[in-house]
Amino acid sequence: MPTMSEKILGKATKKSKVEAGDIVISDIDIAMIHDLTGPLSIESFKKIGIKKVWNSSKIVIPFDHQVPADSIDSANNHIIMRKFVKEQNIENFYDVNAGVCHQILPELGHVVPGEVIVGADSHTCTHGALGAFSTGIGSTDMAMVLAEGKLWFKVPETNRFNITGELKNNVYAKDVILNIISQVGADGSTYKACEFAGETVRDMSVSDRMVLCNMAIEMGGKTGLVEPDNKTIDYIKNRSNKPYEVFKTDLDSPSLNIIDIDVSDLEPQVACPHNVDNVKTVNEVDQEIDQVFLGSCTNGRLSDLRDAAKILKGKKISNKTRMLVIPASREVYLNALEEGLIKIFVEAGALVSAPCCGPCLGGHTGIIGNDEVSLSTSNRNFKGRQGSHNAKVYLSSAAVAAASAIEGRIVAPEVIL
Ligand SMILES: CC(C)[C@H](C(=O)O)[C@@H](O)C(=O)O
Ligand code: SF4
Repeated sequence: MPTMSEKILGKATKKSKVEAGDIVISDIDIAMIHDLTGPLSIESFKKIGIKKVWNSSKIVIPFDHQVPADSIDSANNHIIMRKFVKEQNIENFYDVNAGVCHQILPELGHVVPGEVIVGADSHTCTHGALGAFSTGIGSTDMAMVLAEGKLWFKVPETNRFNITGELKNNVYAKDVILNIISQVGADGSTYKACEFAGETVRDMSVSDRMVLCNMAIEMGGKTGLVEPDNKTIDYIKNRSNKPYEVFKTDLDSPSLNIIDIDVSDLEPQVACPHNVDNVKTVNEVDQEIDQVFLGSCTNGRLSDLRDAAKILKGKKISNKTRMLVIPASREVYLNALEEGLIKIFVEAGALVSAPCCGPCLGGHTGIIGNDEVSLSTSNRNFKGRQGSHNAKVYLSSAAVAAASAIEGRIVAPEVIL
């Protein structure tokens, strides 16, 4: 009768049965800290007084939020982290040239089904797209994980979104998740495991499933999850040689709440300022834009770059707008180069930057100023998120972002294609 989360946490706690609401102490398979949260975790780890981390091969450290360093403070943070990597012989360290943590962890084979993964970053829920129980934790909790390889959890109940219907042309996983969040609200899945299931999800690529799971936290979710299938196994096949275990949810579980979502009539969506659940169809929005950002751990993957390039090919970005393209990882960047996508972006007038979080959280490249309006393929649009508190951030799919860059205002992809 258990859900996927109950089964995974049962295995990780070596208990025959765990149920939603139980407090358990779980073994951790992978712990991730990055350049922004890592220094705090390291400081707390040192205060505990333990000399060595619990397992130097299960800790993954990517630099992504402020890369290359954009200030003396971030350069100093990088120094703290590199020193820690050396002292502790951390095997999986990715310096400034690798990409966004939530893209490179699965891409480089650190994520397999059935694992318990924690990251000092709220979008760690992304990795549930491969059938892992994966969640964001605070830097001080992470210090205990670095020391002991264990963490306590309250086993969550599950909201299972049963998604059916064929998506129309130019409608993507991003539109699906924005629509779901608008239906349940930004707190509509608080502390729930958010499972994405149904025929629409079955037909989605692993990248698309990552988009859904990435934004589980934007409705308060403890984690996002998709049951592994052949696509999942294909994805990990050439990336990881770790053993894995596939867990699925028993539909008679008492801690399961099934929410049916029909997406056959869904139109391209846009989340409007200043909340992710303030969602309208693109056609309801009449808004000029100063900056378009194509990138982030939500929509900076190869499929997103392809969708945008299809629209931008042979076209020019409006002179009222600037566009930043930031591939989510080096692998995405290389593939985009080989496929000629980068050339299309540069010819259209976009700026292409090296893989990093970019303007997603307003801390690095491409910050927006007073009263400016950004259209972004990332996952958050609260006040000040991409720079000035007086700016506005809209969120959309890569296709809407590309079409809007050409028009200088928010439009549906049909306007261009
Ligand atoms: C910097 C980090 C703590 C943060 C997070 O946890 O999500 C960031 O990645 C974000 O997207 O806001
Ligand atoms: S891309 Fe944005 S949401 Fe993703 S980890 Fe970086 S800052 Fe956070």
